[in-house]
Amino acid sequence: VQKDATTASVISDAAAALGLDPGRLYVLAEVKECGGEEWVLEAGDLPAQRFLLWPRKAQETHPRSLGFYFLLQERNHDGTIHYVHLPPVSKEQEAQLAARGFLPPPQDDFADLCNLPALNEGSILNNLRTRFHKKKIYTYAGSILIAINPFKFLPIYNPKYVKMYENHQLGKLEPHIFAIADVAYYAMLRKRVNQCIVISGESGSGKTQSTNFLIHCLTALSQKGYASGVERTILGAGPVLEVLRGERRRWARHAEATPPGPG
Ligand SMILES: Nc1ncnc2c1ncn2[C@@H]1O[C@H](COP(=O)(O)OP(=O)(O)OP(=O)(O)O)[C@@H](O)[C@H]1O
Repeated sequence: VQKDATTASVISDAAAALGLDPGRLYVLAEVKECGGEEWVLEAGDLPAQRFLLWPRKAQETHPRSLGFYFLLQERNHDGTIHYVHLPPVSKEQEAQLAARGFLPPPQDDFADLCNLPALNEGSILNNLRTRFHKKKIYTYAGSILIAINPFKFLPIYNPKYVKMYENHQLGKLEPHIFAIADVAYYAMLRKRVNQCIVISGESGSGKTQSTNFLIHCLTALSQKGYASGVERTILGAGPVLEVLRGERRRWARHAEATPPGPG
């Protein structure tokens, strides 16, 4: 591409070289960051001059994985993007394309269910199972945290983890119960409004344990855990709540078993 070649001439040269139908509308877009926005060039823009503004490394090697490339796109005649439906590729072709940087590397588990390529019961359960087998018991569904009871101790609750998740945007790090505690704690400080974390699950799923982890993290964040014994006091209320819950359950069972009397 010559220094003074306009976008229009680059498009027509590229279309001719690639044997594209000259009757169709093409645009040239500049991508400056991996996954970044595509900037559609005007017909009179000079692509070579834009290229000179890229970082030196991008000018020399411009691996697609780093971003910084031009994209020739076919458009519909009204200017909207023309989507081409490619034939499905085999697993092998997919791996080859990923190795060459044309496709993102295949991912076998997703930290957020919202990112699943296909969303259905099977794919959700599969994803949770795959993660569970990798000792990743937490998964997000947007801002909701799903926890699967590992029924064994995992070394992911020490103070290092409290620090790691402190004041972090949800979703930036691997899903964790401390991330939820942290979001609630900082939202409370920022908005000066009480926060509420709803924990739901069937019996034995780990609600009490999750509550304990939340309290542990919250007291550590407020740095009052040791000084005032807050954590001990709150956790000490747990058995009382358990007794009350047990009573309530017994009462509900009794109510179910007793046929309603007259009136
Ligand atoms: N994240 C976890 N890591 C290790 N063990 C866990 C975890 N979550 C739960 N457990 C274990 O699973 C068992 C049941 O958990 P827990 O008592 O919290 O369930 P629950 O949902 O409160 O049950 P219930 O509704 O019957 O009171 C406990 O022995 C607990 O130690």
